[in-house]
Amino acid sequence: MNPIIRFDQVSVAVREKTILSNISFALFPGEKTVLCGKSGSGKSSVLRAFIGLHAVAGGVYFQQMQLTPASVHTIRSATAYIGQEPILGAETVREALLLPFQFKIHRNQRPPDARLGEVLNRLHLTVDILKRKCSRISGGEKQRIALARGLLLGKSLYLLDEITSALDAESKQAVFDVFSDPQLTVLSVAHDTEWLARCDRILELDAGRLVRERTYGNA
Ligand SMILES: Nc1ncnc2c1ncn2[C@@H]1O[C@H](COP(=O)(O)OP(=O)(O)OP(=O)(O)O)[C@@H](O)[C@H]1O
Repeated sequence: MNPIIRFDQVSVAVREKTILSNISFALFPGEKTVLCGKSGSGKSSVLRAFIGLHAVAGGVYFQQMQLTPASVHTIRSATAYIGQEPILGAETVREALLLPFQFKIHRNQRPPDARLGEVLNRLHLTVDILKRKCSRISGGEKQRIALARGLLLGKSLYLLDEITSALDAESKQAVFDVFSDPQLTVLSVAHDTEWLARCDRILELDAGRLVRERTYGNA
Protein backbone atom coordinates (compact mmCIF):
# COMPACT_ATOMS: atom_id res chain seq x y z
CA MET A 1 0.00 0.00 0.00
CA ASN A 2 1.34 3.45 -0.92
CA PRO A 3 1.31 6.27 1.62
CA ILE A 4 -1.09 9.17 1.08
CA ILE A 5 1.41 11.62 2.53
CA ARG A 6 5.17 11.20 2.56
CA PHE A 7 7.85 13.60 3.74
CA ASP A 8 11.35 12.65 2.64
CA GLN A 9 14.06 14.63 4.44
CA VAL A 10 12.08 17.84 4.34
CA SER A 11 13.59 21.09 5.57
CA VAL A 12 12.04 24.55 5.56
CA ALA A 13 13.75 27.86 6.15
CA VAL A 14 12.00 31.20 6.44
CA ARG A 15 14.18 34.27 6.14
CA GLU A 16 17.30 32.18 6.79
CA LYS A 17 15.82 30.67 9.96
CA THR A 18 15.41 26.89 9.80
CA ILE A 19 11.92 26.00 11.01
CA LEU A 20 11.83 22.33 9.88
CA SER A 21 14.88 20.16 9.68
CA ASN A 22 15.16 16.84 7.88
CA ILE A 23 11.62 15.61 8.56
CA SER A 24 10.72 12.14 7.22
CA PHE A 25 7.50 10.23 7.83
CA ALA A 26 4.70 8.51 5.94
CA LEU A 27 0.96 8.48 6.49
CA PHE A 28 -1.09 5.59 5.09
CA PRO A 29 -4.78 5.55 4.05
CA GLY A 30 -7.13 5.66 7.04
CA GLU A 31 -4.38 6.51 9.54
CA LYS A 32 -4.82 9.20 12.15
CA THR A 33 -1.51 10.83 13.05
CA VAL A 34 -0.95 13.76 15.36
CA LEU A 35 1.99 16.15 15.59
CA CYS A 36 2.79 17.35 19.08
CA GLY A 37 5.55 19.34 20.76
CA LYS A 38 6.19 22.69 22.35
CA SER A 39 4.88 25.95 20.97
CA GLY A 40 7.05 27.00 18.03
CA SER A 41 8.43 23.48 17.45
CA GLY A 42 7.14 23.45 13.86
CA LYS A 43 3.88 21.46 14.02
CA SER A 44 1.74 23.85 11.96
CA SER A 45 4.62 24.32 9.53
CA VAL A 46 4.47 20.60 8.65
CA LEU A 47 0.80 20.99 7.64
CA ARG A 48 1.53 24.20 5.75
CA ALA A 49 4.48 22.61 3.95
CA PHE A 50 2.22 19.83 2.65
CA ILE A 51 -0.11 22.27 0.94
CA GLY A 52 2.71 24.30 -0.53
CA LEU A 53 2.64 27.30 1.78
CA HIS A 54 6.39 27.01 2.42
CA ALA A 55 9.26 26.52 0.01
CA VAL A 56 10.70 23.11 0.91
CA ALA A 57 14.01 21.34 0.45
CA GLY A 58 13.55 17.56 0.16
CA GLY A 59 10.49 15.72 -1.11
CA VAL A 60 6.86 16.16 -0.12
CA TYR A 61 4.56 13.61 -1.75
CA PHE A 62 0.79 13.18 -2.05
CA GLN A 63 0.24 9.57 -3.05
CA GLN A 64 3.06 9.18 -5.58
CA MET A 65 2.95 12.80 -6.73
CA GLN A 66 5.68 15.19 -5.64
CA LEU A 67 4.66 18.64 -4.48
CA THR A 68 5.80 21.10 -7.15
CA PRO A 69 4.39 24.39 -8.46
CA ALA A 70 2.60 22.30 -11.11
CA SER A 71 1.04 19.78 -8.68
CA VAL A 72 0.21 22.08 -5.77
CA HIS A 73 -3.31 22.76 -7.05
CA THR A 74 -4.12 19.03 -7.30
CA ILE A 75 -2.80 18.46 -3.78
CA ARG A 76 -4.83 21.35 -2.33
CA SER A 77 -7.99 20.16 -4.11
CA ALA A 78 -7.63 16.71 -2.58
CA THR A 79 -7.05 18.03 0.94
CA ALA A 80 -9.25 19.65 3.56
CA TYR A 81 -6.86 21.94 5.45
CA ILE A 82 -8.43 23.38 8.59
CA GLY A 83 -6.09 25.99 10.05
CA GLN A 84 -6.44 27.62 13.46
CA GLU A 85 -8.47 30.54 12.02
CA PRO A 86 -9.89 29.43 8.66
CA ILE A 87 -10.76 32.09 6.11
CA LEU A 88 -14.17 31.07 4.84
CA GLY A 89 -14.21 33.46 1.89
CA ALA A 90 -17.91 34.37 2.04
CA GLU A 91 -20.26 36.67 3.91
CA THR A 92 -22.66 34.16 5.42
CA VAL A 93 -22.13 30.61 6.61
CA ARG A 94 -24.55 29.28 3.95
CA GLU A 95 -22.55 31.03 1.22
CA ALA A 96 -19.33 29.66 2.72
CA LEU A 97 -20.64 26.10 2.66
CA LEU A 98 -21.90 26.39 -0.89
CA LEU A 99 -18.92 28.32 -2.26
CA PRO A 100 -17.05 25.34 -3.78
CA PHE A 101 -20.25 24.22 -5.56
CA GLN A 102 -20.31 27.39 -7.66
CA PHE A 103 -17.33 26.13 -9.58
CA LYS A 104 -17.82 23.99 -12.65
CA ILE A 105 -15.96 21.01 -11.22
CA HIS A 106 -18.45 20.64 -8.31
CA ARG A 107 -21.53 22.32 -9.78
CA ASN A 108 -23.61 19.19 -10.15
CA GLN A 109 -22.80 18.03 -6.59
CA ARG A 110 -24.48 21.05 -4.93
CA PRO A 111 -26.00 19.65 -1.72
CA PRO A 112 -29.68 20.23 -0.88
CA ASP A 113 -30.54 22.06 2.38
CA ALA A 114 -31.37 18.76 4.10
CA ARG A 115 -27.81 17.58 3.48
CA LEU A 116 -26.39 20.84 4.89
CA GLY A 117 -28.48 20.32 8.04
CA GLU A 118 -27.34 16.74 8.36
CA VAL A 119 -23.63 17.63 8.15
CA LEU A 120 -24.04 20.57 10.55
CA ASN A 121 -25.81 18.32 13.07
CA ARG A 122 -23.01 15.78 12.86
CA LEU A 123 -20.69 18.56 14.00
CA HIS A 124 -23.01 19.63 16.81
CA LEU A 125 -24.12 22.78 14.99
CA THR A 126 -27.69 23.75 14.12
CA VAL A 127 -29.09 25.10 10.84
CA ASP A 128 -29.51 28.53 12.50
CA ILE A 129 -25.82 29.10 11.87
CA LEU A 130 -26.45 29.14 8.08
CA LYS A 131 -27.71 32.73 8.12
CA ARG A 132 -25.00 34.07 10.42
CA LYS A 133 -22.14 36.24 9.14
CA CYS A 134 -18.78 34.45 8.98
CA SER A 135 -17.23 37.50 10.62
CA ARG A 136 -19.50 36.97 13.66
CA ILE A 137 -18.86 33.32 14.42
CA SER A 138 -16.22 31.97 16.79
CA GLY A 139 -12.90 30.41 15.78
CA GLY A 140 -14.16 26.95 16.81
CA GLU A 141 -17.33 27.45 14.72
CA LYS A 142 -15.28 28.59 11.73
CA GLN A 143 -13.19 25.45 11.98
CA ARG A 144 -16.30 23.24 12.07
CA ILE A 145 -17.77 25.09 9.06
CA ALA A 146 -14.50 24.50 7.17
CA LEU A 147 -14.75 20.88 8.23
CA ALA A 148 -18.39 20.67 7.10
CA ARG A 149 -17.29 21.98 3.70
CA GLY A 150 -14.70 19.20 3.46
CA LEU A 151 -17.34 16.60 4.35
CA LEU A 152 -19.82 18.02 1.83
CA LEU A 153 -17.14 17.77 -0.85
CA GLY A 154 -16.52 14.15 0.14
CA LYS A 155 -12.86 14.75 0.94
CA SER A 156 -10.99 11.93 2.62
CA LEU A 157 -7.73 13.65 3.61
CA TYR A 158 -7.85 16.15 6.48
CA LEU A 159 -5.09 18.38 7.85
CA LEU A 160 -6.36 19.66 11.17
CA ASP A 161 -4.64 22.36 13.22
CA GLU A 162 -5.88 22.37 16.83
CA ILE A 163 -9.49 21.80 15.95
CA THR A 164 -10.64 20.58 19.35
CA SER A 165 -8.83 23.10 21.56
CA ALA A 166 -11.70 25.64 21.62
CA LEU A 167 -14.58 23.15 21.79
CA ASP A 168 -16.94 22.16 24.60
CA ALA A 169 -17.22 18.46 25.47
CA GLU A 170 -20.22 17.73 23.20
CA SER A 171 -18.79 19.49 20.15
CA LYS A 172 -15.49 17.73 20.72
CA GLN A 173 -17.21 14.36 20.89
CA ALA A 174 -18.99 15.17 17.61
CA VAL A 175 -15.64 15.87 15.95
CA PHE A 176 -14.18 12.65 17.40
CA ASP A 177 -17.15 10.72 16.00
CA VAL A 178 -16.66 12.19 12.51
CA PHE A 179 -13.01 11.11 12.50
CA SER A 180 -13.70 7.62 13.80
CA ASP A 181 -14.54 6.88 10.14
CA PRO A 182 -11.82 4.48 8.91
CA GLN A 183 -12.11 5.98 5.39
CA LEU A 184 -10.73 9.33 6.56
CA THR A 185 -7.00 9.98 6.76
CA VAL A 186 -5.89 12.64 9.23
CA LEU A 187 -2.69 14.54 9.89
CA SER A 188 -3.36 16.78 12.86
CA VAL A 189 -1.75 19.14 15.34
CA ALA A 190 -3.02 18.86 18.90
CA HIS A 191 -2.15 19.11 22.56
CA ASP A 192 -5.42 17.63 23.76
CA THR A 193 -4.72 14.24 25.40
CA GLU A 194 -8.17 12.92 24.42
CA TRP A 195 -7.35 13.61 20.77
CA LEU A 196 -3.87 12.06 21.14
CA ALA A 197 -5.44 8.93 22.64
CA ARG A 198 -7.61 8.51 19.53
CA CYS A 199 -4.70 8.75 17.08
CA ASP A 200 -2.75 5.78 15.72
CA ARG A 201 0.57 7.58 15.86
CA ILE A 202 2.12 10.55 17.63
CA LEU A 203 5.00 12.42 16.01
CA GLU A 204 6.83 14.65 18.43
CA LEU A 205 8.69 17.71 17.20
CA ASP A 206 11.32 19.72 18.98
CA ALA A 207 12.89 22.83 17.44
CA GLY A 208 11.87 21.76 13.92
CA ARG A 209 13.13 18.17 14.25
CA LEU A 210 11.15 14.97 14.51
CA VAL A 211 12.45 13.59 17.79
CA ARG A 212 10.07 10.76 18.65
CA GLU A 213 7.39 8.59 17.11
CA ARG A 214 5.07 6.65 19.40
CA THR A 215 1.57 5.46 20.06
CA TYR A 216 -0.49 6.86 22.93
CA GLY A 217 0.61 5.49 26.29
CA ASN A 218 3.99 4.31 24.93
CA ALA A 219 6.44 6.83 26.37
N1 LIG B 1 5.91 32.63 7.83
C1 LIG B 1 6.79 32.62 8.84
N2 LIG B 1 7.71 33.59 8.96
C2 LIG B 1 8.61 33.59 9.95
N3 LIG B 1 8.67 32.63 10.90
C3 LIG B 1 7.78 31.65 10.84
C4 LIG B 1 6.78 31.58 9.81
N4 LIG B 1 6.02 30.48 10.02
C5 LIG B 1 6.51 29.91 11.13
N5 LIG B 1 7.55 30.59 11.61
C6 LIG B 1 8.36 30.25 12.80
O1 LIG B 1 8.61 28.86 12.72
C7 LIG B 1 8.56 28.27 13.99
C8 LIG B 1 7.54 27.13 13.97
O2 LIG B 1 6.23 27.69 13.84
P1 LIG B 1 4.93 26.78 13.86
O3 LIG B 1 3.75 27.69 13.73
O4 LIG B 1 5.07 25.69 12.88
O5 LIG B 1 5.03 26.17 15.34
P2 LIG B 1 3.95 25.34 16.17
O6 LIG B 1 4.69 24.20 16.77
O7 LIG B 1 2.79 24.99 15.31
O8 LIG B 1 3.55 26.39 17.28
P3 LIG B 1 2.17 26.62 18.12
O9 LIG B 1 1.96 25.37 18.94
O10 LIG B 1 2.48 27.81 18.96
O11 LIG B 1 1.06 26.86 17.11
C9 LIG B 1 8.23 29.36 14.98
O12 LIG B 1 9.44 29.81 15.56
C10 LIG B 1 7.61 30.43 14.10
O13 LIG B 1 7.84 31.70 14.66
